[in-house]
Amino acid sequence: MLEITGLCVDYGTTRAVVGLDLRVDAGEAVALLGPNGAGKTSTLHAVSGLVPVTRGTVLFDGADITGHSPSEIARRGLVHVPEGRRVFPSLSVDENLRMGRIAAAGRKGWTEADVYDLLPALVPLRDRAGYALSGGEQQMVAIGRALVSAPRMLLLDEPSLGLAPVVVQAVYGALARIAADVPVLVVEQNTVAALKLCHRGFVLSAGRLALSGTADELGDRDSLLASFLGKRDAAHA
Ligand SMILES: Nc1ncnc2c1ncn2[C@@H]1O[C@H](COP(=O)(O)OP(=O)(O)OP(=O)(O)O)[C@@H](O)[C@H]1O
Repeated sequence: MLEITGLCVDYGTTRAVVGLDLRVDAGEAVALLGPNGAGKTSTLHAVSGLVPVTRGTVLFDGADITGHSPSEIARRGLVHVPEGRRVFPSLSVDENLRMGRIAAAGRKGWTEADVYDLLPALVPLRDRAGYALSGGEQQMVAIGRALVSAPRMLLLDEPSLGLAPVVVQAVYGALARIAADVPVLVVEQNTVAALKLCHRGFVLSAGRLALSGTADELGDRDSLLASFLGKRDAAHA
């Protein structure tokens, strides 16, 4: 469904992603892991049109979307939940959720009521402004807004970032229910949470694929650690 081939992302002389091949099939949840600066966010940004692709191609449902604008890509149903959530601070929770309809482009997605069913913690907060939400509440709003935009696939950037363990559990509980309906590609530093959710994972190190495998294979701490430390001889496909 999402097929990334030979992806390279450069920022001036910095090579952030170097020749990455990665695919996410319908019905799959896939993790993109790796240490700080490995190129995970740059990969998501390149897929959703937020940074230019230096080389390589991105196909979504067979269509070449390489270099397309972020709004065009979102309208195709490839929906990005960015790191830091980007909840509109002056809009209420309810208004933030409704903003998702803009990207839905007429596709039928979750209604706001569906989101409140999935994330009941948001119900008492529906009139509260974005700026007055905790990090976990903002993450739930960002995920809820993405659902209202009728995603055909979700790209999630570090949904656990800065959250207490109990909140990470709540967010990942919701993601597990979402992943039953929508394929996801999730970037995470929290490998335990991500590998519990995902069927397969890819580990980046210094912009290159260091390791890939099933969640069970990546649960092997030694090879995961070796790939985080940049020992590329740990790689297997
Ligand atoms: N806008 C930018 N301009 C210049 N260099 C950048 C920019 N964004 C990222 N980089 C560099 O590209 C490399 C990859 O960064 P990226 O944010 O993709 O990594 P990451 O794996 O997501 O890291 P983290 O887990 O810390 O968010 C790093 O060396 C980073 O410093």
